[in-house]
Amino acid sequence: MVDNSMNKPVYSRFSQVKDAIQGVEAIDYFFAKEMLSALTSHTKSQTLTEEKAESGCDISPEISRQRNLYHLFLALSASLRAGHSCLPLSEIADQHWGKGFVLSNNVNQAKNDNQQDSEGLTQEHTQELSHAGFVFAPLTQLQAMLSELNILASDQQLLVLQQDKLYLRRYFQFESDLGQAINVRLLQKSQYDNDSIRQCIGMLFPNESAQGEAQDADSLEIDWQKVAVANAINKNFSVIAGGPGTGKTYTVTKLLAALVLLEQQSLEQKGIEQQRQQGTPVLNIALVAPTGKAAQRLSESIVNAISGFKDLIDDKVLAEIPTQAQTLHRLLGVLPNSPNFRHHEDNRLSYDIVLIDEVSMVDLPLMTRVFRALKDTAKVILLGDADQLPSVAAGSVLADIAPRPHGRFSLENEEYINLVCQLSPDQVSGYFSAQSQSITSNHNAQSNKQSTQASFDYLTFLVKSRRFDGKGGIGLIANSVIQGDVKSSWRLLFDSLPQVTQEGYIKGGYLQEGKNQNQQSSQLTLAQGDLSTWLAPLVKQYYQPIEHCSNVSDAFALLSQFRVLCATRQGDYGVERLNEVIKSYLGKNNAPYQQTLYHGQPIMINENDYRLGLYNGDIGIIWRVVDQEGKVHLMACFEDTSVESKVLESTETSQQAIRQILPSRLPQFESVYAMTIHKTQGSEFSHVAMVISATQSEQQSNQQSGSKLLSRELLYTGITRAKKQLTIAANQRVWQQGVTGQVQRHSGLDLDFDQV
Ligand SMILES: Nc1ncnc2c1ncn2[C@@H]1O[C@H](COP(=O)(O)OP(=O)(O)OP(=O)(O)O)[C@@H](O)[C@H]1O
Repeated sequence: MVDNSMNKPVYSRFSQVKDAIQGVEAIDYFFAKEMLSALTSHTKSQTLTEEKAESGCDISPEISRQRNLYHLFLALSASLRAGHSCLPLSEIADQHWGKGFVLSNNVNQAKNDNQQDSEGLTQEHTQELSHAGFVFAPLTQLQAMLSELNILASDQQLLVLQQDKLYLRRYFQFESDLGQAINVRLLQKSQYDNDSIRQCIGMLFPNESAQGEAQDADSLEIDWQKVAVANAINKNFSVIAGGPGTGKTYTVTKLLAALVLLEQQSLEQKGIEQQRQQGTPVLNIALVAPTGKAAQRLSESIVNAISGFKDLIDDKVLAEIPTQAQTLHRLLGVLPNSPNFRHHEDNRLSYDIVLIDEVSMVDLPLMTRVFRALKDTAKVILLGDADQLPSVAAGSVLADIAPRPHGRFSLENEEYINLVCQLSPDQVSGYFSAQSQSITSNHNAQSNKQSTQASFDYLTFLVKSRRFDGKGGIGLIANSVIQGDVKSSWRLLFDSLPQVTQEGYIKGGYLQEGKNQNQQSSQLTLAQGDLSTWLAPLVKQYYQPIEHCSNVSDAFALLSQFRVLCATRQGDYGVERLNEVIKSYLGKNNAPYQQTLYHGQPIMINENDYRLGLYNGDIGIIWRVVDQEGKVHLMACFEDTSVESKVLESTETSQQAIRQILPSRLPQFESVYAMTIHKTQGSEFSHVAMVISATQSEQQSNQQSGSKLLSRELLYTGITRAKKQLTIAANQRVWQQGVTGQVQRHSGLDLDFDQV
């Protein structure tokens, strides 16, 4: 119960808040308490004494004000935890915050429920604290209360109110620094002339219809890979966005080749090419990704792309493209036991070009730190899939800068693209006009005000997947999920049941080849019924052979074939239980809930250990190793591409170096037969089994608590981790809940879209 004492504006114990308001954590409670006392202690309370409490309740205006402020701070803290960078006051003004919904949940459905809830209560027009929660004051009053605090007055203050968005100063600073660093680059002009660029593009895309995207009817014959290269060459900031396998890495490798070639030509023209020391690259290029796994995949894709361009591009150019990607943390230089990095605004990196892959995973603070550490002239190229889940920590940088639908190019940029890509004058403009017409006529389209009004010259979307041809089940279901199409996505899934009885349950046979009638269901399988029916055969096929591999590199190769992905950690279908279930199928759960290690056990690190160079999300395998004295030890083995790592094993099947670490030295870890969808971002597997089921009681309790964990972005991210086979365990109700949910993150990243 809430403290109803009239002279106490806030709760006196965390348990009281928890009882009254949904989704609040202890950290929010303490944050709000501290903020209130820090910010109101030196504010004149008399200013509000004339004000009437709108509720007509017998509480003083000052107490009402403090309660509003207290709940604002509570909501701000909850918002940051949910990944928003700020709290828009319009989202909470006049709203009831109570037990029935989670105010700052970042899944959009919550807002609708929230509005419904609020209607009844705002009619009562009470600002009183009650056992049902709290009703915030109207927007103008909230703004007035915050202005009273003079929070904008000093750089020392912890809060910032920007328009109607309330920020912690730290996050405001991150957002404005990032916006400024991007805007500086948007204004920088290309140093290469259009003629040289046109020749270069002609060389890289010699046969449009055979090489590019010309066959794609949806893109009106435009080769968007070619446009992406042309578009990024003359800008110091660019984003190439696209779904899985749309050729982002393939395209960016051509882009890097183009930049190297143009730079070589430019040096030759200036007569200084000969003076260049042998081995010194013309451009200092960094390839970066947010996780070790993503960096490894980027390196592999670049190597593949380069080897495919041998006949097209001069060796002298290809030799200058780096093939070794690093993590963002390594780029910035981790300082042991410090939250800061070695490189920052006062100790900048010397790179001329920085390419960052998998940008959807990069949070606002880290992205800002990268820009702060770069020289102002460094060219930044971002790659990613804006439909995926946003970063775990605050911000939604990629979704903010690459919103769908694509806004159009400025006329100046269109002319430039037409010229250097040798397109007819109406090709690009025709495409954008057709797109905007289909957006206006499609009421379901997620209309983004910003994207329909501004020019997005720095942004190119790749639209055609090279991995999924659009007819295969994985590609189809990924598309229908991200479009929020419950009916067709469920039909695709339901049609993939191998054998169905009248009750809708399978009769088994998940892994039998040739059971399915068409191509889409041969990629896709709906798993319903008992776990042992469908999961046990998959465990037998993929996980059981791991411990029998002749070396740990082969074991890693096998482990990367398959993964069970869950929406949650807890619950009957959460990571923790499924890991135990899988161990029991493997006969390894003799001592459940104990950290008993065994040969062939896959593990995932759950916290960063900078000293050991192990990071949250790193995957290892416990492996039996014989030492020089012939003694057998269990060691934790990790794949590592870094030069500093100690190479302990290298086989012909994999060039990967393997690091061995004593299990007793490991930071917190757990088994990783099953992992959350969040943690798989940046990784891919041949076969994915995605479990988004929930028991009936879990569904009920989720509904009661207003938990909206499932979203189309979560499902899409899980689906697109699968390269060849996708098994989905779901029932219709949970599926519907997921496909209709949409992640929403509040932020205020401000780019000068029309300044290019
Ligand atoms: N224009 C093209 N012509 C021929 N092959 C292509 C073309 N574009 C891409 N590919 C091939 O398609 C595959 C996927 O390309 P790529 O790895 O660049 O996609 P991506 O968007 O980076 O994928 P991911 O989602 O894994 O990051 C690669 O094998 C690549 O060689």
